[in-house]
Amino acid sequence: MDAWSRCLERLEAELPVEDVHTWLRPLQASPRDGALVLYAPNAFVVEHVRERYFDRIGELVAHFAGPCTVSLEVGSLPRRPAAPAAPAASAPSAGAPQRQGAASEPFDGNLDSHYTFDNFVEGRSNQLGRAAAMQAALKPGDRGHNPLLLYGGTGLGKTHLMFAAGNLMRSNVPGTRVMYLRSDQFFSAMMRALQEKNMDAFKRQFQRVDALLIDDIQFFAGKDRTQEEFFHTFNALFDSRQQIILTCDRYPREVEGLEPRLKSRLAWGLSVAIEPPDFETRAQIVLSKAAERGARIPEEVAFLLAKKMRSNVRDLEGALNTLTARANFTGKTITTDFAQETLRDLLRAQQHAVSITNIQKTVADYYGLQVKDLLSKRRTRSLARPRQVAMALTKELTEHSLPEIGDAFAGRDHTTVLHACRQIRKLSETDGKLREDWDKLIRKLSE
Ligand SMILES: Nc1ncnc2c1ncn2[C@@H]1O[C@H](COP(=O)(O)OP(=O)(O)OP(=O)(O)O)[C@@H](O)[C@H]1O
Repeated sequence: MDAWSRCLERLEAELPVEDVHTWLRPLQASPRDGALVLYAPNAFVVEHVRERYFDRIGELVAHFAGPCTVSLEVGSLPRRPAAPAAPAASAPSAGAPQRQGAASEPFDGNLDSHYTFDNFVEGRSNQLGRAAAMQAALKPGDRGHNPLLLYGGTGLGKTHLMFAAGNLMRSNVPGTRVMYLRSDQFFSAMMRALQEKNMDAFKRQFQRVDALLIDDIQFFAGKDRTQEEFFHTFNALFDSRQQIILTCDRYPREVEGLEPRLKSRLAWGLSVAIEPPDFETRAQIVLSKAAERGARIPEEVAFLLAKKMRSNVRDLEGALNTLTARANFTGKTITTDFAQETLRDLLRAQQHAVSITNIQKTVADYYGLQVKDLLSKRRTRSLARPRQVAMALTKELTEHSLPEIGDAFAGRDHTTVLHACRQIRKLSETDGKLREDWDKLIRKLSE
């Protein structure tokens, strides 16, 4: 057991369990330049831990690890488990993420059992991805979805779905060997094997799996040797009908530095985009995550978070964590006022991120227009639709009222803005291209 785990164990014995759960368990420890760095999810936690527990942590770390500087900062380790036990893999370090499994059990330890289809909230943005992951889990190796590639922006649930598929495979057929690796872990295990001249054993471990899950393959870009090894691994698995599930932060053809032959292999199976969730899905995710944590969150608060935090579910979850931690700590009930107050800076930052001018410029660029075209009185269809999209986006992404939005669009009446919002909403139910434009623009504006 590493020094930080021992330290936590001791603190658990000394402090109320709630305190440890809320403030200390979320810290992630990693050695750096001879010091132990504790990463906290946000500044609020840093402040609280520093004030209350830091001295005691210092004493305990010194006790278990000998003299050592401990520092505390906002940040995080890679969220997922360390590389499985490649023959050349080393034992877990003190900095390994909490969810790490036993290094000697590559097929048991590296899949996070928490993430399932049951706790994945379905919405328009991820419906296809969810269905595809479910199919891959129910019929692994089937050519229609092998490989399955889930792609899309950060924090949108790709890894969650990947874990869910792996977990379902294992619960359906106990003993199924599912191996999950982040791409950088594949890379490091391969480098170690190369250094130790152990490539045969490196390759052999993949032959024994029923399904291989590789996360964030954009990381392979520009790494020729890794791509070559992955390419061979891929072919061997594919030929023997083992299921491959991959994620990427964009459509692989758009990733520069990925070899054409690999791109073409990836296109053999099924590729599905995961888009940012819409408002209703975001609100549902907040409620569902709160229920998982046993926290009582009124719907208005879920709506507030969903309205303000649009681009990334991980950030949404971070805001919820801050809120529940603060409520636990202060003993206060979570109300809209409490949420506004606690998350004031965060919400303001989100707010500032999008201005009307920014939206107008982004929409104009997207459709190859000038902002002055959007503001003009001309009503040709090629201008009217982008203009309506821009108005509807402004309503969705800012706090401005309909009259204010009308003013910003060259003094139009608020009923025109309302009509635009309704029109876009209605059309996006049936018009796939418009829906795609909308999702892309939301993503651009939320970056
Ligand atoms: N639809 C959803 N329902 C429930 N939880 C979700 C949903 N979408 C995302 N999440 C949660 O958001 C967090 C981030 O998701 P995940 O790590 O799967 O994102 P990702 O798309 O793999 O991001 P990255 O590309 O940065 O690795 C996880 O805690 C996940 O459970």
